[in-house]
Parts: sequence; structure tokens; C-alpha cells
Amino acid sequence: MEQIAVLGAGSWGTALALVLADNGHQVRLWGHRAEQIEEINQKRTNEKYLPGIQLPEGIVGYADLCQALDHIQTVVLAVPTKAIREVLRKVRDCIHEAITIVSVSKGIEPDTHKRVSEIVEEELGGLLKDVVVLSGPSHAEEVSLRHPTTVTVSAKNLEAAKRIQDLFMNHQYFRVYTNPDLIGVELGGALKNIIALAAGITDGLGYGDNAKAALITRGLAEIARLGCTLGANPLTFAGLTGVGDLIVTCTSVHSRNWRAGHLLGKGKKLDEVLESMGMVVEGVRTTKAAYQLAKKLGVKMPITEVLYEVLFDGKDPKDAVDSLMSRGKTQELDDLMNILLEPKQEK
Ligand SMILES: NC(=O)C1=CN([C@@H]2O[C@H](COP(=O)(O)OP(=O)(O)OC[C@H]3O[C@@H](n4cnc5c(N)ncnc54)[C@H](OP(=O)(O)O)[C@@H]3O)[C@@H](O)[C@H]2O)C=CC1
Ligand SMILES: O=C(CO)COP(=O)(O)O
Repeated sequence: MEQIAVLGAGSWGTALALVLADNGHQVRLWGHRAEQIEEINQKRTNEKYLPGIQLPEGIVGYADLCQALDHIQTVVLAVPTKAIREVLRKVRDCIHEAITIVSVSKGIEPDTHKRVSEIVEEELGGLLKDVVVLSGPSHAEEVSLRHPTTVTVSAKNLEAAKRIQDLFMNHQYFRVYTNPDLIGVELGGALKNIIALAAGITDGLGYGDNAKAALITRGLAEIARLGCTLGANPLTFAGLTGVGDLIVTCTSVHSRNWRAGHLLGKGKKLDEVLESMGMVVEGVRTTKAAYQLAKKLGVKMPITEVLYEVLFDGKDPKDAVDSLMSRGKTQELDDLMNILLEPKQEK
């Protein structure tokens, strides 16, 4: 049994706290809204984020970050990517010894193009022991119902990943694999959100399963092209954090990225869509980051490119689909073969 802090009392932080509590750990769930923490401690619910779920006694809510981190060695970081730097700077002011961070957020930072584990390393420096990434096809809503779920953990230090595998592994409903390819695991989880937005758009436009299957497979091809250019192992994209997470996010009504895309496909404007969601839609910022990276590295990402135009240049979603379909002829495996024969690493 270990005392673990989970930072971020949204859908995913709360669902992972539940898994850890089911595994017999003492969980301190930190959130920045006092009234929500009071609800967690008094009613044992988090209605906004996981309606209808009764939280186990092993979860205690904290509104004070330093109290939540007192004498804690393992911290699950479950806030949206855009809040990570701010939260880690507060964490830095609370801790005196190096901690292990379990990063569960799925995004890439625009402009710096950093993965979350790189942001964690940059912000915590000497106060970081290890950063372990947990990713895979896992909607919080289903995990909190204890439906069978599989995820992958990865880290530069495989021993640290194995320790986190042990903490989260639940033989009834939460199966945790390890994968040594940290870059691939992180990029797969972040980039699938772009394709989920696009899949929501085609569904919103009234297109069917053919369009969605096309987006999933050609989306995977462009994720693999960018990922392998950045040093990922191509096989990771055939695994849970690649095609696994693409399938769950592109085909589920639980996905906030899919739901946001769906509303865009129905003709809503991005601002009103984000306003109405009330939860994070990571794919929007990650589309910007991936678009910038693809341009910088000369990687072909046609779906990401047209989605960028829809999100940030006001392109009509129907015109975006038309422009994807009207591109010149190409050979399905061309670019992937080049990458497999000649993997490159970003300098
Ligand atoms: N939901 C899921 O099924 C899964 C989510 N993820 C990833 O987990 C990450 C978190 O997502 P998720 O929990 O779903 O998001 P939610 O929108 O459900 O919750 C986000 C939580 O973070 C809090 N938060 C936002 N900004 C700050 C801040 N500056 N300081 C402190 N707390 C803050 C929010 O508080 P407030 O209530 O005030 O907005 C909210 O409690 C994302 O990167 C997502 O991609 C990964 C796998 C599954
Ligand atoms: O990452 C997820 C499932 O694996 C959750 O996706 P959304 O953020 O689109 O809801």
C-alpha cells in the first residue's frame, strides 16, 4: 500500500484515483475548486465529471496542494496539457525531495512542440525522480464503471514503469502493459485526438463508416510518419497507444474530441463548441502543435493540415473533406516504407 497524490479532479484524475483506491492505496485527490473537494469528501461523488459514480473511501479530496503532496513520493498528473506548467510550478514550491510523476495527459505543446514528459522534466529538474507515462484506450466513464480496460506505461527508466504498472494493475478490470518506447507511447496518445476531431466532423456532416475507417487508417499512417520521424518505434502505433486509442476515441460518444468534431461538422463555430463542452478538448491545441511540427520537419500530414484550416482559418468542414478526397494519386505504403528503412530523429 502506498500514499499517492492525484493532481486534477476532473474525469481522468478521479477515475484513476478510483483504480488506485480499489487496489488498496491511500489516494489524495487534489482539485483547485474547494466546493468540488467538499463534494468528494462529503458525498463521495464528483457529479460534474463522473455522474452517478460512488467514490471509494480510499480517496480523500484535498483543496490545498502542499497538504496533498506532504510526504508523497508518487504523483499522478491529470490536468489538461495547457495547465501542466502552472501546476508543476506550484508543486515545485511544495516539495523538498524528488518525486515520481505519472503523466496521464494527452497533448503536445504548441510552439515548443514538447511532449508532456519533456515539460515535466523541464519544470521539475532536480526535483524529478522519474516520469512515467500512462496512456491507452481508456475513457474515464468506463473505467469508473470498472469495465475491462487496457493501458500501457512507459518511461526512460523501465524499472520505474514497472513500479507504476504494479500500482495500477487490477486483475478484475484494469490491465497495464509496459512499452519501452516513450516517444511512441506519448505521441500516439496525443496525436489520436486530432483524428478523433476529424472523425467527429465527418459524422457530423452525415458521412458514414467508410469515411471513419478511412480517417482511422490514414490518420494512423500520418501519426506514424510524424512519430517515426521524431524517433518512435513504428510498432508502437500498432499497439494500445496507437491504433487502440484511435479506435476508442474515433468511435465513442464518450470522447470529448469526437463530440467537439461532431458539433463542428453540424455547423457550430469552434468557440461555441469549446464553450459548450465544459471539459478539455486536447486535440485543438495538439492540431496546432502537430501542424507546426509537420511543416518544420517536412512530414506529410494531410488530415492534420485540413483540420488546422477548419479550426484556425475558418475553412468549411465539407470543403475540408472535399480537399482531402481530391488530392493527387499516391501509393498506400510509400512514405511508411521510407520511414521504416530510414528512421530519423529530430535534432
Ligand atoms: N477523460 C478521459 O477519459 C481521459 C483523459 N485523458 C487525458 O487526461 C487529461 C485530463 O483530462 P480530463 O480529466 O478528462 O479533463 P477534464 O476536463 O475532465 O478535467 C480537467 C480537470 O483539470 C482541472 N484543471 C484545469 N486547469 C487547471 C489548473 N490550472 N489547475 C488545477 N486544475 C486545473 C479542471 O478543473 P475545473 O473543473 O476548474 O475546470 C478539471 O478538474 C487530458 O490531457 C486528457 O487528454 C487521458 C485518458 C482518458
Ligand atoms: O483519451 C481518451 C480515451 O483514451 C479520452 O479521449 P477524449 O479526451 O477525446 O475524451
